[in-house]
Amino acid sequence: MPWFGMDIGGTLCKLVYFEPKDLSECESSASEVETLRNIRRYLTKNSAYGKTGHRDIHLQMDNVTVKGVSGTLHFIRFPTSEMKNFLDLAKYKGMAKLVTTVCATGGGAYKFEEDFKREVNMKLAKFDEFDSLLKGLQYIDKNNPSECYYWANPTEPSKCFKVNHDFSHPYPFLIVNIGSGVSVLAVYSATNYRRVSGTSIGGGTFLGLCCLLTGCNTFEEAIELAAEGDNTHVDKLVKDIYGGDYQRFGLPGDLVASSFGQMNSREKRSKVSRQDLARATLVTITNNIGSIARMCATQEKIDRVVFIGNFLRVNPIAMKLLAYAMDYWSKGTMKALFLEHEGYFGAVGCLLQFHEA
Ligand SMILES: Nc1ncnc2c1ncn2[C@@H]1O[C@H](COP(=O)(O)OP(=O)(O)O)[C@@H](O)[C@H]1O
Ligand SMILES: CC(C)(COP(=O)(O)O)[C@@H](O)C(=O)NCCC(=O)O
Repeated sequence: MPWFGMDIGGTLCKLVYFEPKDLSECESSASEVETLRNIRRYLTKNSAYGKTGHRDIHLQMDNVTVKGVSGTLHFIRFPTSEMKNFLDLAKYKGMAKLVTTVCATGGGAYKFEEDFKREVNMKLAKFDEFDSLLKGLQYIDKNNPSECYYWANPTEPSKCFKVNHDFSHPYPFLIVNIGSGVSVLAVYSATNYRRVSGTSIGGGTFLGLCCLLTGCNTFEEAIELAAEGDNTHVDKLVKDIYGGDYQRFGLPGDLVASSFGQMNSREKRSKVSRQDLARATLVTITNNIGSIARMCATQEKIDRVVFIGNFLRVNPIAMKLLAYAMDYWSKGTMKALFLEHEGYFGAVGCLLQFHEA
């Protein structure tokens, strides 16, 4: 121990488990090895834990090395609101009997520190969430040749596809982390970065507004609704105002002029569907994040913008919108990049930092 890294965010807790090929290589006490074997069996034989825990098997990384030990990285997530149940389960699985430390980052590493100590006798080794994020990102990109990609032809659904991107010489780049809220970091080297901006209008806002407007209950449901909706029934477009393009300032008629701008009309409201409202919410939040990202990139004179965070999970609509918006509004000078392990970099990074210390 500890082979766990946790990123306890505002919405989701991301748990990364490093499974050494040979457990006995890393542990001294026989009883510890036995408990760890049981925990390993439970984690690696299942892909769902209770009603809300999931292992993202498609993201699993085999044959990686942490502190000279080779093994497999497993990626698990559950809602942060389920932390009490997680601690109960950890206690039930014998974690409280191990004198141990777990690496943790994210706001919850501070918020739940006392609960870990009291419930499972675990000490949290806390690491900053952005240091961890960058550390994890560099490690995962180095170990996964197909980690980084961009979307080619984002506006033409039939011609739109993912293209692998070589991110081995990344600096400088901008990170836009879309979690519950959004943080924007300008990264100049492996250790030199600044948090240049942020917005409270993020993934949590999308989910919260979608639940309010459509009565849906999960992120997956919100995304499914959005995929079937049409935001132009909800938003006011430039052509709804100008009758066509606003040519003088290069604003195309199909551009959203006013998000939700049609919803002041009782008649329009009566015709709009849940799907349309979900789509308009997704487009509103995504475009706003895209604008902030572009302004930050311009300010910092950076042309590569990497979008991460679980808002992008199962969310190709948002990724393609961001890809299109970055390209269109920067006249092709800025590129939107994406990473396969979206929301897991912080959890991996805190584990790595612990083993470096
Ligand atoms: N299964 C899910 N449950 C809740 N939110 C999800 C889920 N999958 C994706 N999301 C989206 O991801 C956001 C959280 O992203 P994440 O990067 O984990 O941030 P945080 O660290 O703040 O929890 C949510 O606000 C929501 O938009
Ligand atoms: C406070 C946070 C760093 C927490 O990270 P998260 O759990 O949202 O990933 C983030 O929500 C954030 O940067 N919010 C935006 C705050 C602002 O700049 O307005």
